[in-house]
Amino acid sequence: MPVFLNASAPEFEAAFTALLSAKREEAVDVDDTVAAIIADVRARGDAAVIELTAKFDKLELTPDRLAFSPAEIAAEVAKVPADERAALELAAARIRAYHERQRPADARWTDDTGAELGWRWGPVAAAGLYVPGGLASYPSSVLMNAIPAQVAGVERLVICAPTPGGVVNPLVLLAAQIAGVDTVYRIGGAQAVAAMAYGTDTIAPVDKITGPGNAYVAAAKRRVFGRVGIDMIAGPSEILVIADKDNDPDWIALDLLSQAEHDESAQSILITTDEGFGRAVADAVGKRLKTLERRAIAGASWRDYGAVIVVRDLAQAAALSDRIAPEHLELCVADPDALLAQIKHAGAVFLGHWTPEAIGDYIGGPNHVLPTARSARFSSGLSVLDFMKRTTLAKMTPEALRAIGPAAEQLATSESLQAHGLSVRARLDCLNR
Ligand SMILES: NC(=O)c1ccc[n+]([C@@H]2O[C@H](COP(=O)([O-])OP(=O)(O)OC[C@H]3O[C@@H](n4cnc5c(N)ncnc54)[C@H](O)[C@@H]3O)[C@@H](O)[C@H]2O)c1
Ligand SMILES: N[C@H](CO)Cc1c[nH]c[nH+]1
Ligand SMILES: [Zn+2]
Repeated sequence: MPVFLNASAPEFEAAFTALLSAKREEAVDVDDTVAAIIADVRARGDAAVIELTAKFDKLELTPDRLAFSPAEIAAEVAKVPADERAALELAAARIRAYHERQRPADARWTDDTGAELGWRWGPVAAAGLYVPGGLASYPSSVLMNAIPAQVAGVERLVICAPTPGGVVNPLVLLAAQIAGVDTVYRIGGAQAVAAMAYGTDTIAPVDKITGPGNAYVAAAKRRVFGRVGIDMIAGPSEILVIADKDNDPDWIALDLLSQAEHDESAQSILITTDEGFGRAVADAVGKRLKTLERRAIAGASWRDYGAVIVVRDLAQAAALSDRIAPEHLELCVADPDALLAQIKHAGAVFLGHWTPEAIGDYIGGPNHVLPTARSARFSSGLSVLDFMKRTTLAKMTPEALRAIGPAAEQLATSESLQAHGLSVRARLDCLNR
């Protein structure tokens, strides 16, 4: 059973704080392991990547087999049944249509001094897309990573996706083909992140690493940040469902389990205004766990990190939700838009009874690579902007320099940065001659 809390009880605050601070992916041993892996890959390159892949993924590779060959990709892709291909193509089209709307606009204007100002957007040159593959394989994450990168105009895209025991999901390679990425490395974990950040003899370094992964991947992305850009911390999955009593407990139970089945470190929480409904959902989860294929993973996640919280009203639910800042938030209430208006922090919101979170995982259109571990307080889901940079532009005319240059000179003096001031003064003097 997960924890069952009543938000009006005196002991609630302590229990809720403990729930929020549960160290699902920040254990010191994970970070220590990751630090050692990154150092090893930096020092020994391909040899380290190959040894670590043998150790963690039970797969023996050689430098020339780190990437799938075109012939291997063609052979795997040929195995995909037509209905699976059609579903993937529909998903790709919907994800592309959604992300095309995110293309940002350049801007340029002249202010009242005559100065031309603005900004220009441009893509990063090379991006490394992490596609998880330890406990499950994620063709959908190929599309969610690669399509926004392509819409942004990134020139070089590579994918890293582990294949434990050498077992390949052909749909991962088909998704890469549909998205137009032809370099797919069969490596994962911190070693893949390190290889993409620092480069090896075989793997050229990239400028930005995106994509979800387990605690080791998330810790590795944190550590390589600065050497490369990263999108966000997109670690073990989370769902928070806010539901009133007018829901089918089994639907809500399945929604909670849909994220619990990703990882033992995943977290599923129900907040409800009705205690009886909360107990019915907990019972339904128990029943479903008896038959779910991934019951070992989902059961451990629900037992260790799951929670049912009973609140007095939806306003209290919204306030608690903001403190959780969940990756996914389902609003299964009569007026979800009214409740949405009270929500400030969530990676992705799913409105109403007919929007199970799984729609967002696969086919809705919005990205499923989303901030976890409360980082939705300051991060957003993966988007076209994550693959772009904004360069600011400024162009002075003599008149503009005359108007604002003296203030720059003044500020340079205040900061005791003489050359700064002189660089402006030299031009002003020229204008005054
Ligand atoms: N937040 C998001 O947007 C999002 C999206 C999809 C999936 N996810 C999450 O991604 C994760 C996928 O995890 P996964 O495990 O299936 O695949 P993964 O590819 O993230 O991790 C597998 C790799 O972890 C490394 N690893 C495993 N145990 C290790 C150990 N003891 N020491 C060092 N390295 C180790 C191995 O190198 C292995 O290749 C899940 O937590 C899921 O919830 C998150
Ligand atoms: N729920 C995951 C994000 O936390 C994404 C996903 C992919 N496939 C299934 N689910
Ligand atoms: Zn999911």
